[in-house]
Amino acid sequence: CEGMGCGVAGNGEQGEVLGAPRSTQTAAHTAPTPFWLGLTQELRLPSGPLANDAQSLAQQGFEFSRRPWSRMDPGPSPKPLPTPGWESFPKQPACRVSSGGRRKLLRSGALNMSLSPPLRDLMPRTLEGQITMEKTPSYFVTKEAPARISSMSKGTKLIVVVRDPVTRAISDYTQTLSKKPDIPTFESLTFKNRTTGLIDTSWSAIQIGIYAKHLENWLLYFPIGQILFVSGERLISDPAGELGRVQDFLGLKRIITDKHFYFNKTKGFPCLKKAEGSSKPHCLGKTKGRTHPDIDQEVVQRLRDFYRPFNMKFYQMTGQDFGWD
Ligand SMILES: Nc1ncnc2c1ncn2[C@@H]1O[C@H](COP(=O)(O)OS(=O)(=O)O)[C@@H](OP(=O)(O)O)[C@H]1O
Repeated sequence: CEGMGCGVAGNGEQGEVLGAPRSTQTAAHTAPTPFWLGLTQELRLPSGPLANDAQSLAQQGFEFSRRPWSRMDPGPSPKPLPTPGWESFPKQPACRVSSGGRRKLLRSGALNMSLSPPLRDLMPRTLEGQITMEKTPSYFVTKEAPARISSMSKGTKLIVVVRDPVTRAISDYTQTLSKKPDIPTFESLTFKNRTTGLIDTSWSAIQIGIYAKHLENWLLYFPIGQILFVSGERLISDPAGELGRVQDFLGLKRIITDKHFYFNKTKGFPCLKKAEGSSKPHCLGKTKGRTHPDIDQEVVQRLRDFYRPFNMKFYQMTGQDFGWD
């Protein structure tokens, strides 16, 4: 998340997928608040962004971004909710902590959460007729996140984008490498002891991909039916199909379909035929879809073997075979 601030959801009554025509966006029925989790990216914050004040989040590398809210302007029809009281959740202010301008095929939004007043002041109000979505990849692996989000709103819908953990680790490494070209090789970071083949599970690039382990933590607080697992691979091979599942999950009419995408040969990925608010095509930026370095195939194989039992467990838990083996 690629799928990918803090954030949620509007009023929990009606929602829209940002980027599609507003008039056709409202959900037909009451939809719990969604919470977008992307999991194809590195863990940027060891302690997760669920800190309780703006300063602490900023110190951890999060930006507070006001500008992106323009994407979430409701237009003339939806009315802002009255300024909410602190106790009146779910109508408390939403917050957004940008994780660096990341975006995916769905636009991200904000999460209503219990936060201290300084951060609350930075947040936009939740508006009627919107589902506000938020995407922070690190939440999925942040121990405290499930309890905190559950105590905020048990009905929060969770969306997790997962991809082959081996490719995910390499992608993660590639991203770090682009910022810090001097880091050790992927191969050397992978092992605690290369001779014995002992994997270094404390390396976040490896650790994040043990999805079954992280999911166990969420299942203590959320029923599995409240979590949608989006395949990162299918998001590339069949973006409309995968987003169809997302729209269904959120109780939205299927607005985004095949006709919204084309395959861009230069980029090597699907792109939008028309960007939001524009008539021009739009692909994700240069930081998405980077060429990965060549990794020693023995190391790749060792990682495949390492992840296999965790993947199997994850398939069992989710009832979906992601086809990573
Ligand atoms: N349409 C489209 N265009 C470009 N890239 C796409 C697309 N769909 C999925 N992907 C894959 O998304 C990967 C990057 O996701 P991130 O996790 O970095 O994104 S984010 O953090 O959620 O914003 C990125 O991983 P890398 O290839 O390693 O860069 C892509 O493989």
